[in-house]
Amino acid sequence: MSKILVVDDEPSICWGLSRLAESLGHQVQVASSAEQGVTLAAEFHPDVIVLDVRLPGVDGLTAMKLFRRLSEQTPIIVITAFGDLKTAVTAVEQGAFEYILKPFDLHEIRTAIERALRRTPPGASAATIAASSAGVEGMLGCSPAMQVAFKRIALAAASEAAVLLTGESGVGKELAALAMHRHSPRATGPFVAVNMAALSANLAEAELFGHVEGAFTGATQTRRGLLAQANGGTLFIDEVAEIPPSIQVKLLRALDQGEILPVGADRPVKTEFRVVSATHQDLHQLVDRGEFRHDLFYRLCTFEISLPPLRDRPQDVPLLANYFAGQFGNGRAVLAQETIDELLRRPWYGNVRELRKAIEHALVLARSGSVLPSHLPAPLPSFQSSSSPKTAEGRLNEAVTELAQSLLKNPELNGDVYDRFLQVVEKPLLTTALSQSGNQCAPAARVLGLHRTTLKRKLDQHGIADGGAE
Ligand SMILES: Nc1ncnc2c1ncn2[C@@H]1O[C@H](COP(=O)(O)OP(=O)(O)OP(=O)(O)O)[C@@H](O)[C@H]1O
Repeated sequence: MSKILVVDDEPSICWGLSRLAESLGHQVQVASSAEQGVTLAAEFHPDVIVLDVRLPGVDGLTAMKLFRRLSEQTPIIVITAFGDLKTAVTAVEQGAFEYILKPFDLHEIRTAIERALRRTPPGASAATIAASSAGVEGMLGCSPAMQVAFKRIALAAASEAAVLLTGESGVGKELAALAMHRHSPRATGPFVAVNMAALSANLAEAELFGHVEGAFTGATQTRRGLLAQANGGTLFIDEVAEIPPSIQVKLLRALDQGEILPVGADRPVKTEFRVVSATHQDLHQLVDRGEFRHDLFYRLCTFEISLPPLRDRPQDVPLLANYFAGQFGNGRAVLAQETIDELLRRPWYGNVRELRKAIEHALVLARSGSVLPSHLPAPLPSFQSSSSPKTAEGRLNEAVTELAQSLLKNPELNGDVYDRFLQVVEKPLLTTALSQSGNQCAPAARVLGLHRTTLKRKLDQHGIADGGAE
């Protein structure tokens, strides 16, 4: 029997967790504030602490330090309904064993408690990293999908894993890479960013690996490449799918061996960095088609973080719009409710970058006071031409029409077309939502707007396995 301390000011959570822990044969104590929890912990010596973040009086993240003073090793499972990037990063920095978003399902918390109890050696918890002086300002999001992304960013920051950030242009991939660097143990080292789409194949080699004087026409002096400049820090490779094949081989060698050969040099140079890359393309598909080396892909993608398009997280639109209005208007401009309504109607094909520019544009016109819909620029087109749709939505439209035509033509499906249609389109939706939510049912259900039990039933129907906790 183990001892579990639950610290939460919501009686229903305390009750549910107590029943769960007791059903697993553990002894439970509950506290409704951090102060009470610390007093109890001093006498009760819990094996695991389940700690809410938002508490009356001392908040949970501050209380982690007090619990740590009592016992360095006791795993702390942090639970929160208010997951932003700062909370996630702080929880990981303070050595939280697990970080779980409310509402959670009992399976998720049960798995976390069982894992925490199995953990014996010190250091098996999420890595404790030195607190970074840099802030986590600037990356905002209150949607469930962004809270999941923040958690993954915080976990990845504390590790040395090669991270692949995926998502459409303007969703914040570079911002996420920078946040990861600033909160990594390499924060005091350099953050070097390179956009592969901006480099021609000729330039790419010299830019990345450097060159010696006289290596080619115009190489009037020896120059360190970006990989050498990233030594001790983080290399961010944006538009990674654009790396030319000849450079892919050289990059793989550099990552594997920790050294590079500058153009024209006869001796390699040592460099050691953590690599974070980003793409808006489907890199898995490029690997399948043989257009991107699979060995390099595996080297670059130990951990994938997908940032959702802004149109799939409307909750973030008012938050971001007000933030940008504050930034560009120096606090003198206010977005009218009609403007927020208009922003919520737009598809934001250019994502947060487009929203930021739209607010900047509106503030130039409005100057100060109320920002009205008429101050906004026209929305960006979806880049979809009628002859060749390029967006996912455009391609989907075509595919759905084709599928509908074929189902409607099939006499055997008479009266069943709707169900069959849903069966076909539901599965990829559920699979994608689940994988983007770290294979966890609760956050996937939240993003989809389904009840957890409904989602579980649908997953069973489609034979899709959810992985429980991460
Ligand atoms: N969550 C966010 N909170 C605040 N600002 C954001 C957020 N996401 C993106 N931005 C802002 O939107 C702009 C675009 O972000 P960023 O360059 O990181 O996107 P990206 O996905 O790397 O785009 P691309 O693929 O085109 O390089 C930046 O000005 C960034 O600061």
